[in-house]
Amino acid sequence: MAAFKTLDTIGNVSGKRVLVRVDLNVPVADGKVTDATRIERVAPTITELAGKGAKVILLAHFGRPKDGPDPALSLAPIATATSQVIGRPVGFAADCIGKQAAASVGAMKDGDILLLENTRFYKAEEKNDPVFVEQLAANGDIFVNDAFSAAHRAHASTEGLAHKLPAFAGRTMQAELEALEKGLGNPVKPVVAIVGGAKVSTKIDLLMNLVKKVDALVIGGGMANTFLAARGTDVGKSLCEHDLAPTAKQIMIEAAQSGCAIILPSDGVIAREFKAGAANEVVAIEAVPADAMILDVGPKTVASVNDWIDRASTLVWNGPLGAFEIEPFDKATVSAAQHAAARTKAGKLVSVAGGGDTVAALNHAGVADDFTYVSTAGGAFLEWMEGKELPGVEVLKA
Ligand SMILES: Nc1ncnc2c1ncn2[C@@H]1O[C@H](COP(=O)(O)OP(=O)(O)O)[C@@H](O)[C@H]1O
Ligand SMILES: O=C(OP(=O)(O)O)[C@H](O)COP(=O)(O)O
Repeated sequence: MAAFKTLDTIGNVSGKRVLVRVDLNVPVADGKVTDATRIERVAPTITELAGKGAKVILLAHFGRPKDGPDPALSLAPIATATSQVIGRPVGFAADCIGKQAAASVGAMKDGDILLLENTRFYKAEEKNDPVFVEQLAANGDIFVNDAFSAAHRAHASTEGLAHKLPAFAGRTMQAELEALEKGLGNPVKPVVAIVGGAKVSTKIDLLMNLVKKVDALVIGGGMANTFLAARGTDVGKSLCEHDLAPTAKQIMIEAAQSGCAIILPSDGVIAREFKAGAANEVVAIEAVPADAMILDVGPKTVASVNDWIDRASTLVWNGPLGAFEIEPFDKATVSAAQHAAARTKAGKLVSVAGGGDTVAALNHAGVADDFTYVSTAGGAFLEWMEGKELPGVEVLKA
């Protein structure tokens, strides 16, 4: 981390307005945060700056709003959750730029903490629009980026601001990069990756390079369905991005050329409703009915996944194997997580897992503390693993 500007070199922040980019894109159910890991990880940066008398102004996104402000994706409830984690008040401004933001920032006292509304309520955020960067920068004197898990995005609040204001890496950004370098900088082979989850379109391209770096790629969750469909297996009503079949095919060709084994589910747990306790059954993957969804990988697949974990010296994992939030579709994820944790505890495996929902899944399985390292990042972690430069990190280099 010597090449990065960290909080150690930030100087006197007392009375300064410090814009802190955090990742508060946390799992929420029925309006409640179900896993606060990302909030807990950024807490040290927030309390350190506030403790030094800074006015700490938090910038964050939540979900992927399509057309401007969406009340369902407001950060207001997350301000309350952040306050509970930090143990001190966190104010909230209903806009991240303009008069409302300026008025809330103007009313802050030294040491106060304020969360601004979802930056993605403006399309200009994702476009890294210079005018929007100026509008954000108007409320700050210094920029601190503590959102490693959003550092693969070249957005206004993750990249643009760092060009506009004196910029520093927060404590979590620093810790994530150090821990990933330590755990995976020179991974012991065989390296096995497990990739699952639901963000198929934003993660599938990463797999093209990942197959060149790992010895085996186990694909589960929603991601697997796109690969299954690409090879001609009918996945019924499962989450599947059929238009990405050519990409999936290309990845399988690339993997064969690179000597990377691709492991797809051989069976699945199917249901007709996406809800806890939905009637379900295990079927061979070739026998998914047209009106059913695969919500978890089946027991034969779990045995195979655990076997690949046994063969690995290093495990890299992003994305749950099934819809783990709704029982009983958590079984495969829990089994694989517990298996990897036991191998890690026995000193036989270096296990690094990451992603907002993956962390929640490991917590649900009760094994997050038994992994070698758990990153808050999913996509960013995979891109780091690929060897890609992350825009939000590059811009912090001294
Ligand atoms: N077979 C499946 N069908 C539908 N959703 C799934 C399936 N498998 C996993 N998921 C969903 O994937 C989501 C997590 O995906 P993702 O956001 O890519 O992971 P992370 O946040 O760890 O990077 C979870 O909400 C989970 O319910
Ligand atoms: O949750 C996140 O990433 P992850 O699902 O890869 O862990 C980050 O907040 C980035 O969100 P994005 O993938 O909508 O840009």
